[in-house]
Amino acid sequence: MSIDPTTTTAWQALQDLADVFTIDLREEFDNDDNRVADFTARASDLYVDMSKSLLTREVRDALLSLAAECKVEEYRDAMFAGDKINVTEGRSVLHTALRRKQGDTLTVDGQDVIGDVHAELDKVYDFANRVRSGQWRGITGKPITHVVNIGIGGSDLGPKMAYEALKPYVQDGLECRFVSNIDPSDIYENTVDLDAETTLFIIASKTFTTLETLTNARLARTWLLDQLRDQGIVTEDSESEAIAKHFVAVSTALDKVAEFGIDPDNAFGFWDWVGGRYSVDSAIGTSLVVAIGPENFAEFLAGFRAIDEHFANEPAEGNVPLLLGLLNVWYVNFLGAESHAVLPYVQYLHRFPAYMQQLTMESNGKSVRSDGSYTEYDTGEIFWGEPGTNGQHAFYQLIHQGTRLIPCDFIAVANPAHGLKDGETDVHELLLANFFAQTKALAFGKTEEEVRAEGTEEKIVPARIFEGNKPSTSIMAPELSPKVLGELIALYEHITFVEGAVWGIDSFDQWGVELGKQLAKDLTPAVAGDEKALRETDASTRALIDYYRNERE
Ligand SMILES: O=P(O)(O)OC[C@H]1O[C@H](O)[C@H](O)[C@@H](O)[C@@H]1O
Repeated sequence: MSIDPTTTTAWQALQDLADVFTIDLREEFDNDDNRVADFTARASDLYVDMSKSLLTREVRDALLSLAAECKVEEYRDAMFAGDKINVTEGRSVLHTALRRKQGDTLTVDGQDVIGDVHAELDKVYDFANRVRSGQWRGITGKPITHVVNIGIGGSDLGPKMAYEALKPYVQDGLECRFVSNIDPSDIYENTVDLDAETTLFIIASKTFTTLETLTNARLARTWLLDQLRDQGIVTEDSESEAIAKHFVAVSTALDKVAEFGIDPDNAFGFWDWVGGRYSVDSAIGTSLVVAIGPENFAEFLAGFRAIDEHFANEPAEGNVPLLLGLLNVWYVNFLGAESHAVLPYVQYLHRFPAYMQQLTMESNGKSVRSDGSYTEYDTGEIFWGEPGTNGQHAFYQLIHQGTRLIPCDFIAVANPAHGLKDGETDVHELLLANFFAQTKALAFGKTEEEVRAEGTEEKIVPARIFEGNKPSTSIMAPELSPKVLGELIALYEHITFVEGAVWGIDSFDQWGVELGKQLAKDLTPAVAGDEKALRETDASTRALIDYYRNERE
């Protein structure tokens, strides 16, 4: 039975607090010298300032009581131990095992999970070293210069986001590309300028059944063989050799990989206890390992591990993922927030918000609890964002002066990857000044008196007032290293976990993606012109397909 959080004493206490809740962050800062220290915590390399949140100590205490009543810590321990907490799929949830140290032990269903993880990791490392050193060669004996990862969802967003984030660590002469969309323009644009002789495809799919990935994998195979045939390099007899040298796969379904024609020796596995959106640190990250090398990847894993250990062991009062997850619950269920902005002031993190969307929204976009009963409270806020300062010139207007409550996470690092100067000015400092200015403007605003005191024309005074008390959390780290990136990802994984645990939902299934997949399959014949299939569908869909068929040249 999942706990209905609304039946807890803490929920009622929070509701009572929310009913009369007001906060003036200016006053809080003026009257409370300890606010910053008290609402700031560290987790490994991450410095997390929650002082500009809509939090009082009373609310925080009530939130911690809510976590206790909802047994969040027990549930966390069950996850780490490998209990089958993904109840609708009957699976353990063990992405944390992917980053445990060699020599640790964890036995699940009689299997040494950590031993398996390291055996597979060694295979991936060995493969990556061979590609990086030029020992792995294409069919004509040339080393690989381009790696194309074909995958979608968790088999794309994580590796791509991390590759973009860690560009400064990518080996010279190697480039990774990522093809995900079934829109054929995606694979076209990503292969049009490539030389088949020096291109290696990684087909990444947990299930190895995903329509987009298998279609793109077949298109890639055709592209490769056509190019090599046209150049007289490959004949029918040497096709399988070409595939072996230019295709590897990552999957939990190694039998399906073999069916596709990829040599099982060139396949890397993982396990059904790793959810797709939690898989960047499994063999799904193979393209990243090739790009940044095993040593950097090991550092990336160390970052995850540091936050896992913090989440598992830090007492509740200083446990950052726990506090941030609970803070989100406060915003969603008691203050009515519907969305949450993630704003990295690090250009290399430009895909981080997109990655976060799958992590958070596929995990917590649920309206039934694990036992099948309906949630009669909101779950799963909408995560969105863009890097700063770009967003400032686009949507920040709504955050500052709109009618909605949008909690924001600002992320920045002290040391830039490229310390460029504009004359005497360190440009990274301009970036950081913007970060600090935004969180300050959101929290403290600008009063009517202040606007007037600037000599503002009376009729536009209201338009120039900033209410303030717009919440933000600031997350800083020394630099965007592989370790820090691992820490950031693990932080949000566990924030997501905490929210799901309070809401009593299964954050590890994703049944909501199935219906559309099934209908797409059913509609394919109608789109292709099958009259009977067309007649069987609804009037709107039929009209759309008619429009398509009439317009298509
Ligand atoms: O890795 P695959 O099995 O190809 O799945 C790719 C993605 O598609 C599914 O529809 C799920 O929504 C995602 O969680 C998953 O990451």
